[in-house]
Amino acid sequence: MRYLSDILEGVAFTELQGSADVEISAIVFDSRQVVPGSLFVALKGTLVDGHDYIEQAVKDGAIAVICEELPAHVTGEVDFLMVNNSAKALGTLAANFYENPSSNLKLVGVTGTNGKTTIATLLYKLFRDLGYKCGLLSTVENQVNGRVIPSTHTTPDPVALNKLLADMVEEGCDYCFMEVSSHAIAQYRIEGLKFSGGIFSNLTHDHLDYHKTFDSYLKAKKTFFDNLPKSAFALTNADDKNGNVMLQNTAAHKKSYGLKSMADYRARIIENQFGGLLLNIDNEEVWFKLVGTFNAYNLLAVYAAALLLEQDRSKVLISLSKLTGAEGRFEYIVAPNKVIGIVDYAHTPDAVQNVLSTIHDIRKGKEKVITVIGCGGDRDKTKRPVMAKVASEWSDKVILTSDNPRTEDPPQIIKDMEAGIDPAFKRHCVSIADRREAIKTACMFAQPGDIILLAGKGHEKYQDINGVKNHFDDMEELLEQFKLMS
Ligand SMILES: CC(=O)N[C@H]1[C@@H](OP(=O)(O)OP(=O)(O)OC[C@H]2O[C@@H](n3ccc(=O)[nH]c3=O)[C@H](O)[C@@H]2O)O[C@H](CO)[C@@H](O)[C@@H]1O[C@H](C)C(=O)N[C@@H](C)C(=O)N[C@H](CCC(=O)O)C(=O)O
Ligand SMILES: Nc1ncnc2c1ncn2[C@@H]1O[C@H](COP(=O)(O)OP(=O)(O)OP(=O)(O)O)[C@@H](O)[C@H]1O
Ligand SMILES: N[C@H](CCC[C@H](N)C(=O)O)C(=O)O
Ligand SMILES: [Mg+2]
Repeated sequence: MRYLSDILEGVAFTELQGSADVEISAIVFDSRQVVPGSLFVALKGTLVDGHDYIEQAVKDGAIAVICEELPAHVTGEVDFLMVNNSAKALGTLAANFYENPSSNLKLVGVTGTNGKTTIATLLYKLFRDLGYKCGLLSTVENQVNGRVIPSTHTTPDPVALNKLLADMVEEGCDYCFMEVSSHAIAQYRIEGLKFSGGIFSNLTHDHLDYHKTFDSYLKAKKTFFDNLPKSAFALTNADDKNGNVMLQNTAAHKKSYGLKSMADYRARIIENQFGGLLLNIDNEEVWFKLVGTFNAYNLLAVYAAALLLEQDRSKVLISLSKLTGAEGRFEYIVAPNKVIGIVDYAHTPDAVQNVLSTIHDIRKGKEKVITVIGCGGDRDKTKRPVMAKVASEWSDKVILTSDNPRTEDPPQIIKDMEAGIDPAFKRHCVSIADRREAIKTACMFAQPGDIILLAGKGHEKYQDINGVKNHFDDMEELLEQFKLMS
């Protein structure tokens, strides 16, 4: 139990009604989660305004409220704290409530359009292998030194986030590696956290439904670096067009990595094949298990961050060379008849292009590439035609299908995708809304040696249709079909 007055440090409030001398049992920002003794934080959302639920929250037992506007009438003895930005206040309050766990860990955040999960997961695996106790916050799962806690978001809400960090401190963790999504930055989910380092992977098209323009998407990512403390490192991708922009206004220690440009940490690809990558990394040749140019960037970012965290260079390289990537990222299996199936989480135009160009680079001859791909419903519509265009131009056959239609009509999402395909490539594209049927068809088309790419769902174990998450697993489907091939 904490007193409201104990958790106000750093909260810029404009008015306090009450004494703040009340015991808080929990911090809640959804009235439906209120328990007696809660502090209710009213947030203005994209669908509704949390301020409209203050009265309900108080009825259900909230004893203090943080808000931007006072409600017209509320009955009951409640403390009110007025702030200019409730979401920002929530971050600080949550950190204070859990006794600022990020100050008792070395916390490293990874941001960028693609590669966050891969980089954060590799860092987590690497530092555990080097003998440290660690935590991980990622799209696939959260982990407290080996204990798995399912994740609901790429970056959890501030209360869940600080609770997880507090669990890590309790377990004696030295490090936490976390993904920092652009939504999380814009919604102040990371407010009040103390970072030891920040890593930027790349910036390409995604989430324009939420950020509206590429420029405001870029600004959201940059804010993360703008707010890093002087004691932290800020590591950027020198080969990305916006890599240097990210570090323009940071107080942190600036460092860079790159395969092409001048950078503090450099690598060169010597071999890139299904078996893995041979890199010349800071003048040493090392084989890694991960595949593809994009993973050369991820590995280099991890290597650089580990050195910035003062780890021994050769121990880092030995350990990194043994590691596999994150679940559902370029995972492949081979059928008895030698058809290769790859499950990958590519869900942006750039990721689709990267994964397909990697397949082209590493295939041995003229094996055909068959891509099964869909686009998420209730998400950025403008990436749909571009993803389909890229898939059609880089594959011998494309099956357009569904990927979490959510509340949208699957055939309509597919139509949005079809609109991006050049007439010259239409011939080798078919549309099958049922993802299971689409995968089955791809397997029927495939000849020995051909490569099937199932894009977009990666580790996901569901298909979200109208708010219901029906069990669906691309790898499971592929294994099922491959059993039938001989
Ligand atoms: C677009 C978006 O980010 N939405 C998030 C946002 O919801 P919202 O603003 O729409 O909330 P709202 O429904 O309008 O409600 C406003 C407020 O009123 C409250 N409320 C609402 C109803 C009620 O009865 N009582 C009540 O108190 C709500 O709890 C909320 O505090 O705030 C909610 C609470 O924090 C989040 O759960 C929700 O995430 C939704 C589920 C989501 O899908 N987010 C995705 C897009 C997301 O965040 N993705 C990123 C990264 C993706 C990537 O990896 O590339 C992530 O970090 O996972
Ligand atoms: N460094 C990279 N550059 C470009 N594409 C990448 C990179 N790393 C991975 N990818 C591609 O992007 C997909 C998603 O990778 P990953 O899950 O690591 O990214 P993420 O940033 O965590 O995505 P999300 O925004 O969904 O959390 C991979 O399956 C792969 O196709
Ligand atoms: N974290 C990303 C993942 C998208 C994955 C894809 N399977 C989809 O549902 O669109 C998002 O929420 O935009
Ligand atoms: Mg991720």
